[in-house]
Amino acid sequence: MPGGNEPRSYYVGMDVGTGSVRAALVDQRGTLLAFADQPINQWEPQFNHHEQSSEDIWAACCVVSKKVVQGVNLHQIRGLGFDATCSLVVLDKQFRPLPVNPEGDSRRNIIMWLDHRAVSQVHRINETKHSVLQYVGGVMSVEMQAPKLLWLKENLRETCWDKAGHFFDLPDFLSWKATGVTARSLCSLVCKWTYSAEKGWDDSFWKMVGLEDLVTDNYSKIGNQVLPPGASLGSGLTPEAAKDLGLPPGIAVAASLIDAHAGGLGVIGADVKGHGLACEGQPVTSRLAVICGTSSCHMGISKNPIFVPGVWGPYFSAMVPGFWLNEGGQSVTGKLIDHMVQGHAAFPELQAKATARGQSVYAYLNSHLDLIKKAQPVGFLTVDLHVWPDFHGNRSPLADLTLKGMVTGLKLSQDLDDLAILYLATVQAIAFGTRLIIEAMESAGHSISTLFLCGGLSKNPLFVQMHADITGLPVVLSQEVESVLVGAAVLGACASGDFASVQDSDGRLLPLIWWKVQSRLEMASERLAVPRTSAPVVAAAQATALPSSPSPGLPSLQPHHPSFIQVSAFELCDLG
Ligand SMILES: Nc1ncnc2c1ncn2[C@@H]1O[C@H](COP(=O)(O)OP(=O)(O)O)[C@@H](O)[C@H]1O
Ligand SMILES: O=C(CO)[C@H](O)[C@H](O)COP(=O)(O)O
Repeated sequence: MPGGNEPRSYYVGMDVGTGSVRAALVDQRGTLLAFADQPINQWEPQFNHHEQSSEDIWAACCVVSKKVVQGVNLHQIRGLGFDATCSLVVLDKQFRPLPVNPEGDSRRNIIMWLDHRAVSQVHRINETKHSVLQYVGGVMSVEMQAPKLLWLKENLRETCWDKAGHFFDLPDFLSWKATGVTARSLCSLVCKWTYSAEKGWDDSFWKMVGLEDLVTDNYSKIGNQVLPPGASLGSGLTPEAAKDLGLPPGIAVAASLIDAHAGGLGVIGADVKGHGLACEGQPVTSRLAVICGTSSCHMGISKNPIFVPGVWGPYFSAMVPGFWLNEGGQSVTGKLIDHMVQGHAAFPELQAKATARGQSVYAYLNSHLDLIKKAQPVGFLTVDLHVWPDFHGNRSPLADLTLKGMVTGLKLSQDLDDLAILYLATVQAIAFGTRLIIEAMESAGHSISTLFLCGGLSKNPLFVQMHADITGLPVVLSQEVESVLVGAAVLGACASGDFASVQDSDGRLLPLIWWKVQSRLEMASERLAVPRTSAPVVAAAQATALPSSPSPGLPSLQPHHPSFIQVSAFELCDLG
């Protein structure tokens, strides 16, 4: 492992979320030196149809990559890793974008992960009760790839299905675009495509659901070469991709991870010694990583497979090698908060006041709640207003895409106080959803004592505090707020050969080894710098008592004493 006085090596991590592409430059000690982001386009041509463009996403990758390596000696860049949302990218036999819409707009060649067009297809797939469904929580989600493929075959046969040469999960599209290698990551195929790490593809599933043509082709269109995340691809970065990204040709490029899995890898093994947390000294299987962005993903690992009804998995080696993964999820969380806030009559007033104060609307709302709560705990502000958060169906644990959202307790007034309270009730409802997922995982055999949050929503202190209050579990945040990007950079570091794998021989995860030796944080440029805490912060435990259950079907809560802890740095952690 490099270190000490050796010349610096750099790795580039690239994270493609739903709303933007982010890149980071990380050195061999795990220090995040530069960060850049760039928004990406989304189209919603019909209700429940969500599309993107692979060319637009690649162009955004090129912008952020060039920004983070500005001023750096390119010869010291040794590896590149990608993570991304699991949207479906469609290319023709010459690798050109193919339209996934009846309008024939070939810019829009991605069916996004949150697209719910394939409802009839997923019902029929679930009616087969095929044994592969056991490994996705018992019920396949409309957000997975098989129903979307069937939709394309049944609805766009001539314009798309017959012409298609390659169906990629977005993380695998990116690694192909960078290297020309069509090998898929074990992570994406296992989690979204029914591939088994132990048994490979199951021909009988694809034949039973009406996609036998994929089998006849020996899976060449969806992947017949599968590599573990972090494995080096082909001859590395092609000259063409190198020119696009502003990186040196030939540097190592890794097999990718899904975004939630990169975040999970980045945070799950943190050493929290000294904070008196229940998980100190317990195996890593007592932790739940929650990656909260547009959606929230709840990643729990185990040594043996655990079958949790309505929770995806168990997936072998899909996040931490050698461990089984269960992935709970809420399809819209950040998107739901934005929807509720932006759709409210008082939003223009909120925006004007937040801008005048130089704050984000969330920071403004949080301080407004502090003002109006007076002496009572903030949670009591929603005694009469409750939200059911399944505006886009329920991913886990109810696994019911037909569910809808609900608000009860509305009044005729629509002022800023009402908006702030609705925002709070939405955040609480999302936290109750996390609690339901944890309860389902525990009923099936998981034992979870601590939450590790990352993603855009973890920058919102109210969201973090409500998760601690409502689950009754302590929440740990890493000092490095861009934990998902650290996970992506880990992949590049592994592919470069500088580190043998994402784990060392004792099973310790690379981010932990990095942070053990990290002594200080540096920034390449103030302009690109990500704000972070400069010192460890251990917030006082807040005994925020909550009103009774805000949503039908949820148990009522007793007051409890949760804690919210921010650790300063990661250290070595025994995964055993
Ligand atoms: N500084 C912030 N404070 C509060 N909430 C934030 C902040 N930044 C982002 N968010 C929330 O996080 C969500 C986006 O998270 P992000 O991880 O960027 O999403 P994605 O990976 O899906 O593109 C937004 O919908 C917003 O609600
Ligand atoms: O299904 C997924 C992970 O398994 C999606 O990639 C995820 O839910 C979307 O991620 P984000 O909210 O970060 O955009």
